[in-house]
Amino acid sequence: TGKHWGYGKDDGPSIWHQNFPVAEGDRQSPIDIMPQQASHDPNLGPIVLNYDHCTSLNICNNGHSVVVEFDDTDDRSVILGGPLDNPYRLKQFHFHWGGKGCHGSEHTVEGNSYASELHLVHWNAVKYRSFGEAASAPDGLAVLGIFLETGDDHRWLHTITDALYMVKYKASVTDFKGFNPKCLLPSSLHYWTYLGSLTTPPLHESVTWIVLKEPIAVSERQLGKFRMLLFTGEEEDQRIRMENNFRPPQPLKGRKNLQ
Ligand SMILES: NS(=O)(=O)c1c2ccccc2cc2ccccc12
Ligand SMILES: [Zn+2]
Repeated sequence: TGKHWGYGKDDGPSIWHQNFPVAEGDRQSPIDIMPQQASHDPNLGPIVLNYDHCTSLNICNNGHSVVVEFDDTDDRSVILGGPLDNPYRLKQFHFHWGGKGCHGSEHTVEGNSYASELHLVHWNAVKYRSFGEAASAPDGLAVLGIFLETGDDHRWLHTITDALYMVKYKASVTDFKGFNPKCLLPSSLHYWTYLGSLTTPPLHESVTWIVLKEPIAVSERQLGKFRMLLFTGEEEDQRIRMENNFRPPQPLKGRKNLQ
């Protein structure tokens, strides 16, 4: 009996606090990143992505985004280093995007948003026995955020966009094996990091955010394919295009983002 929520006028981010009061908490995400205000922490090392043996399983439309899920039964694909005290296992990645020509990223940089944002979701399997348990612990999750800007075609994104027609409707899922998200990384792993939350209900304040400074380029044509997805299920009369599935930046409430 999960409470209904969405990105529309009547069920969108401005009313989430009614069913999820933590929406007005002290470490909510996303935020507007101000690089000048970010304090440099010399103890912060580079992040390391050990994705070489990662195993993608399927791609699904969960009614809020398109999600690629991974086998997280062992430490075959982990993120470590940077602000993290343990390796965190890759569980899934998904995207947020806008409408035609307008912006769709969740984090912004000095008030500027990007066309889209990719989130790679990881959980702390050293301290917690399941993803669900980690998802509500303050150091349970680590999400790597990558900005997408419009430019040339992305050489490898077609592997994902070619599969989107198979998951057009909410709750549709299809096999999606052999995809390694390393091909979606920019050339630099320089990052900002801060303590935040899920950007979707239940908005648990359990995420260490690691946002890469360098965006990747994707074409308007490739982004357009995400907009053929629907928020609605095959059996519903209404067909609502999946777009603008992003939460706007939330108050910093005294947080410093580090770099
Ligand atoms: N935008 S998000 O990364 O906060 C997010 C999750 C974050 C942590 C754990 C699970 C999450 C599941 C999501 C599902 C759809 C969209 C964002 C999601
Ligand atoms: Zn996300």
